[in-house]
Amino acid sequence: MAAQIWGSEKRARRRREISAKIAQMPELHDSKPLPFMTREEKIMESARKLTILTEKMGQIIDPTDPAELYHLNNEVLGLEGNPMALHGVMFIPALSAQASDEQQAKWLPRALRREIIGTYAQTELGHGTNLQNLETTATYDLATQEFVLHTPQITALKWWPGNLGKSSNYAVVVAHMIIKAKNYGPHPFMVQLRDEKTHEPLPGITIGDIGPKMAYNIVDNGFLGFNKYRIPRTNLLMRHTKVEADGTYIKPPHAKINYSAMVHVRAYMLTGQAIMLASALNIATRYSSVRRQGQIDKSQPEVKVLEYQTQQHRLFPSIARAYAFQFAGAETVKLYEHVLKEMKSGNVSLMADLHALTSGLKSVVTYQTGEGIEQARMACGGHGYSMASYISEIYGVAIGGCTYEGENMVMLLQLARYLVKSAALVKSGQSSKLGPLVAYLGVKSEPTSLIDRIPNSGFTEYVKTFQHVSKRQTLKAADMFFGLMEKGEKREIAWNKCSVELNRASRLHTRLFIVEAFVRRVNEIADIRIKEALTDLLHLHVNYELLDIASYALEDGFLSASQLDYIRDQVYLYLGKIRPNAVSLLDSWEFSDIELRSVLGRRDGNVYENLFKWAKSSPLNKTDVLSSVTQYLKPMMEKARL
Ligand SMILES: CCCCC/C=C\C/C=C\C/C=C\CC/C=C/C(=O)SCCNC(=O)CCNC(=O)[C@H](O)C(C)(C)COP(=O)(O)OP(=O)(O)OC[C@H]1O[C@@H](n2cnc3c(N)ncnc32)[C@H](O)[C@@H]1OP(=O)(O)O
Ligand SMILES: Cc1cc2nc3c(=O)[nH]c(=O)nc-3n(C[C@H](O)[C@H](O)[C@H](O)COP(=O)(O)OP(=O)(O)OC[C@H]3O[C@@H](n4cnc5c(N)ncnc54)[C@H](O)[C@@H]3O)c2cc1C
Repeated sequence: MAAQIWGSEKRARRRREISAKIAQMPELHDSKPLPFMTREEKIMESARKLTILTEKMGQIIDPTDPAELYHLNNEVLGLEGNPMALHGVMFIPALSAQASDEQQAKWLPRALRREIIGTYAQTELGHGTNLQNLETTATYDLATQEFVLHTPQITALKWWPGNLGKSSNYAVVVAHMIIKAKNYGPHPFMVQLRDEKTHEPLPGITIGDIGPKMAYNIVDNGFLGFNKYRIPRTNLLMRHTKVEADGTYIKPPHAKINYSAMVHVRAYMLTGQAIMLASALNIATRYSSVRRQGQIDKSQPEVKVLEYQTQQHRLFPSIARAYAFQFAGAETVKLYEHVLKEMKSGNVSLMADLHALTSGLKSVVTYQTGEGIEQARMACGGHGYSMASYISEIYGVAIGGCTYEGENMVMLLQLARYLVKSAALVKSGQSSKLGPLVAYLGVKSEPTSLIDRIPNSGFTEYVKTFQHVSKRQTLKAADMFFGLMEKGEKREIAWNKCSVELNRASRLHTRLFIVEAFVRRVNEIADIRIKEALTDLLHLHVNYELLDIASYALEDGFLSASQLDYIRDQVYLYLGKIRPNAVSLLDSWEFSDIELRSVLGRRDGNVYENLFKWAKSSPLNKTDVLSSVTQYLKPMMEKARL
């Protein structure tokens, strides 16, 4: 199963080998539980481990393999981030995709050797979503052949970029490029922020940390202002766009090609989210098979809480989602790598499809991951609320994904633009022009679902039902939009008035893609036992998801009330079937105790003893009487007694 999850037997084996090596290297372990550290201590601890890793990485992993790097990162540095998180996630990808060969030769080897630390600085205090209204400017000075970066007002301060505040000395900065008074829109520039020897901010740069966040606090998300700060013309990233010495602008082959670093993260973060969801579920499911509370049959001893159907219903559909996200994420990464290769050689024809797909996926996957992790926390009762479970940190980090790389509603609306264009093709009889991801929009569907009528139909009838609801909602939302315009409404106003319906279409389309990716993967599996276990999970997935969106299929009679009862019964049937495999389905992800950082989720199940040990190690328990008591509470009580 681990081979299915991680892509191949070799990958699964390598992960095990890496975890085993790390287990033998105490210098790479947290020196004490992260929840007991202050933010400064955590940042220091992370930097300590990061530098050891830089020295010893070659002994542990193949540093050129991103999957091995990612695993090493999760084990040693953990999900709260590290001082170089953005360096790998966005700075290097931005340079790789957007810098010319010459620029790459100059900067990439230095970045890869970690001679310099970089980040991606785009969002500002006043604008994150609407890139056209970013306010930082890069004005070309023809006389000196330099760009002058400037922050005209407080809202133009860069705000949020990870590791910008304290760790990075370089950044890819996105600024509006102005040449001879003409604004060419946002473009990426390579900018040195700090002196390479002293790490002091360079003159003209104002920089710092934006303060503590809900989670992810090892990362120093930062602010950055420029006061007429000059950089050479050749620091504009020039793979696709060029500015010649005389100010001549050579436009890129696609208007949005400079957005590729965002698409990179949107594609890669899906499996990251799957991992976080599976981690939280691993903790909750293990704990649920240790925790005994109450009886189902009063004549019997107390049961493991995992025996309760409500507990299974809370956890198992999310286990199915974690697998579904991992499989859909793996497909998306493959597609992304393909499109990136094409883009580098000038073929930009697949960019719109990739953008639409990743926009929908990042929104649905992050939202459902958040839901699943929060349910996992509640499934652990009181102990889930303790930082000893570590679920709250996983939750905080995961839901950051609902916001970063494009706020979810906004990204769903990006997919909706693509769906509406596709609907227009269907309506004008040009269905043959639909891309493969939306081809179903042009296919006539049956009048009713045959879900409970064709035995052994595999998942075909389910897929057809998802296709039906997605198609119907897309055409309905598009009709609403076109109808408003026909009535004379301006395009943007009409769009806003339909946007809830449009986003519903985007979610349904994306959920269909996720179901299909899961079906595709299960169909490929040769090993009978693995196929059987995953088929059960897939049954739960399709039935649970369909129940969740049933209103769309009920309202036009595609599904009947009796079919809904059938689907519900299937959910209960598969909850029971999955129960014996539940812990194994999560243990198969092979998270080590070091990586999980959870007292509740320990592999050995020795929860209570370790919870007590953990509590005793709380800094508050270093003394029996706190100074807050001697200074304030004790005098208060004494005064009251007089
Ligand atoms: C290697 C391992 C990696 C592992 C990673 C795993 C896990 C990650 C873990 C942690 C992550 C750590 C840190 C997170 C770091 C976070 C970083 C950031 O958040 S960076 C900032 C991100 N910001 C955004 O995402 C901003 C969102 N806004 C936008 O994207 C755009 O403004 C928006 C909304 C798309 C609109 O753009 P705009 O230029 O104004 O568009 P127009 O209205 O002019 O045009 C829209 C048309 O453009 C098409 N479009 C838009 N984007 C793209 C694209 N990327 N590709 C192709 N086409 C695009 C769009 O479809 C419209 O086309 P039509 O007009 O409909 O034809
Ligand atoms: C943990 C974290 C890490 C980050 N890291 C980085 C980084 O490394 N580099 C970087 O540059 N940035 C980073 N960001 C910033 C992030 O990319 C932005 O916060 C994000 O893109 C959302 O933009 P915003 O904050 O402007 O939200 P807003 O756009 O202000 O969103 C507020 C509300 O307005 C709604 N809204 C906005 N526009 C529309 C619209 N057109 N239609 C409908 N609704 C709309 C949204 O749906 C939302 O409900 C990070 C953010 C976080 C939380």
